[in-house]
Amino acid sequence: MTPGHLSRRSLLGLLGGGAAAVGVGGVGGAAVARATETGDDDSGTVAFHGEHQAGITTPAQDRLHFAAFDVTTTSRDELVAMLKEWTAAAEAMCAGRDVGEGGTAGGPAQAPPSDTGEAFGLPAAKLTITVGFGPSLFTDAHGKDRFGIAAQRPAALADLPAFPGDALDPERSGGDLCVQACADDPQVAVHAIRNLARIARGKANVRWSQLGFGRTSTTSTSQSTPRNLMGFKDGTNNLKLEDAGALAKSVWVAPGDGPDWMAGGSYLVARRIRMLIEPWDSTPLAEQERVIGRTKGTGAPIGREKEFDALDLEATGPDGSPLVDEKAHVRLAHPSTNGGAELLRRGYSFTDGTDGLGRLDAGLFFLAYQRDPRAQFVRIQTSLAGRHGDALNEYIQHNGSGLFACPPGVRPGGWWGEGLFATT
Ligand SMILES: C=CC1=C(C)c2cc3[nH]c(cc4nc(cc5[nH]c(cc1n2)c(C)c5CCC(=O)O)C(CCC(=O)O)=C4C)c(C)c3C=C
Ligand SMILES: [Fe+2]
Repeated sequence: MTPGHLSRRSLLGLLGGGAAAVGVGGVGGAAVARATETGDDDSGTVAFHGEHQAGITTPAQDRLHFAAFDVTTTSRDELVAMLKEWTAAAEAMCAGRDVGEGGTAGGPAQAPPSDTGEAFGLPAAKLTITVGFGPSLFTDAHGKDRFGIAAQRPAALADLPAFPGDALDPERSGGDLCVQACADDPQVAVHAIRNLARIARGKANVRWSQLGFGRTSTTSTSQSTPRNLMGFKDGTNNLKLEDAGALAKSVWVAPGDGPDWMAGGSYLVARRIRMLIEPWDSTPLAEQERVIGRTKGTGAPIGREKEFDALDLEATGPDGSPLVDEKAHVRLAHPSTNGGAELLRRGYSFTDGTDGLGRLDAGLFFLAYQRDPRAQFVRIQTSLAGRHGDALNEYIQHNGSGLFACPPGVRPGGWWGEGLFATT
């Protein structure tokens, strides 16, 4: 095995064992696929290449660093070159290798290292890096075709409408590009975004970003359901990677759905949803359960015993009133209330300190993948939003938002956006 094929951790072992003489100039060289057929292996790597991008149905890792970028270059060639460089760097980082030829400490002493170094010695930690293109990459605010790709903008990538109750901060919304980095180690996720931002310098700037912890969803039946910051199990009735039929119906863009370059891709809706933690913490248990429509302890639907017992929205109590309240979150978000619409939720909790008035700035960074946001997120959020909608609205506030078209997976030797830019 050549040094270029070594992961950060095995290389550190070699160096520590007095093997520094192997030289590290080749670290971060050609990609080595170390994945099994499941896309996941016991060395902590998730396959970078594949039909779909990793980080969508991949069992949700523990940590998130999400960033939205504004593209500052007006040169299509520079943008394409950056996307190629991003792809090579991401491929290396997801395999647990340093970015670039010299990596952390193997390059010339006179130049900045090609990798920032804080993940040197750490395993890949199941890192996945998922990229998306925002509506504003295709056309600017005046409708101008920025990079000759306006005709390739999918109809499904229509700007999200304003929903009643939205309090969106423009500085936490939008973006020409997004990168979702997920890993089981926060330092690995942060390292990924930092190195991509570094590569982007002069071509794109981070517009806004969000750190997340404690995944608030399961995307596989192999995972147990976590709890969100309201203390409720979150992700029980989520789509799961084991249900290929449901993914084909509701997550993956099919050929013929829109422009060819999006086939096999998915649309991502990101919403920063602040929880009004202090009022919530003063709310009686029965009221909290009425608001969500599930019991807090087991996560079972109200009136049932176990978490995965079916949610029966017709069931009534002894007094004839519905067991699951008319305004309960799970009723209004349920497919039967929304023409069958479903989402693959993949969100994370966040806490960003306090707001200056002693209140926690904490909540749910909601991430959801879908085949068509117009028929899915917009449909469901229309049911939930506003004073007359979801009972949960008294305790939450949406203050950031983004919509991105995530292209299909990258083939070996390919790059993010190849289908979009190479065909136009
Ligand atoms: C527009 C989509 C959704 C937003 C926004 C949203 C915000 C949000 N949700 C919770 C907590 C829970 N959500 C649960 C279920 C659930 N939520 C959505 C959609 C949105 N949630 C769906 C489609 C579902 C599934 C409904 C069903 O089919 O039963 C649950 C119950 C457990 C579960 O099934 O996951 C909880 C708890 C919060 C706190 C929140 C905003 C901060
Ligand atoms: Fe929800």
